[in-house]
Amino acid sequence: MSPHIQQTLIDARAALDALIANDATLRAIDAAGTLLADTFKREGRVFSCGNGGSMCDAMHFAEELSGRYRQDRPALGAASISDPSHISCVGNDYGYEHIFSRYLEGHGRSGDVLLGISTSGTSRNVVAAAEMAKKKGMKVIALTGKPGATLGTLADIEICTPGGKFADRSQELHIKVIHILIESVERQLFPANYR
Ligand SMILES: O=C(CO)[C@@H](O)[C@H](O)[C@H](O)[C@H](O)COP(=O)(O)O
Ligand SMILES: [Zn+2]
Repeated sequence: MSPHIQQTLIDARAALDALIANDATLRAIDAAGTLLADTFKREGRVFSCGNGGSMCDAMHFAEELSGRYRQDRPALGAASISDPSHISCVGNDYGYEHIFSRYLEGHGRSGDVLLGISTSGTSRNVVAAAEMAKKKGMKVIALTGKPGATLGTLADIEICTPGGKFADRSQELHIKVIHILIESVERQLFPANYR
C-alpha cells in the first residue's frame, strides 16, 4: 500500500487535534456563529465566496442555509457568489480580481455578512470582496489557513485553521468549521430542532 494514504490521514488528525486545542480559534467560531444568527434574526443577508475548492465550500455553506442542513426549518437568506454568467462577465470586462467585490457592490447592504474563504488569505478577489464589504457597512468573517495574511487582517472575525504546506488539510478543517457554524445558527434560531 502506498504510504501517502496513511500519512494523509495522520496529518489530517494532527491538524484537527491542533484546532481542538486552540481556544482562541474555537472562540472565534463561536463568535461567528452568533454574528450569523443575529444577522438572520434581523433579516440580513449572508454572502460567501472563495476560489477553487473554497468556492465549493462557499456554495456548500450557502446551500445548507438557504436549503437544508439536518432537519426542516425555514429557509435562511444566504447565497454564494458563484453565478458563472456573473463571474464570466465581470472577469472578462473588469478582471478576475473584481468578480466577488462587484457582486457585493450590487447586492450587499449595511448589516449583511460576508464569509470570505481563502486558505492562503491572499487571493486578490477575496481580499477585494472583504474591502467592498467593509465599504458597504457589512461584517466580514474570514475562513483562512495562514495566520497574518491580508484577508484575516481585514476581517471582523478570523477563523484560521492552519494545515501545513498545502491548501487541502486547511480546506478539510474549513468544512468542519462550516458545519459547526450552520449548527450554531440553527441552535440559536430553531432550538426546538435540537431538543
Ligand atoms: O481545492 C484546491 C486545493 O485543495 C484548489 O482548487 C484551491 O482551492 C485553489 O488552488 C485556489 O485557487 C486557492 O486559493 P486560496 O485558498 O489561496 O484563496
Ligand atoms: Zn481540494
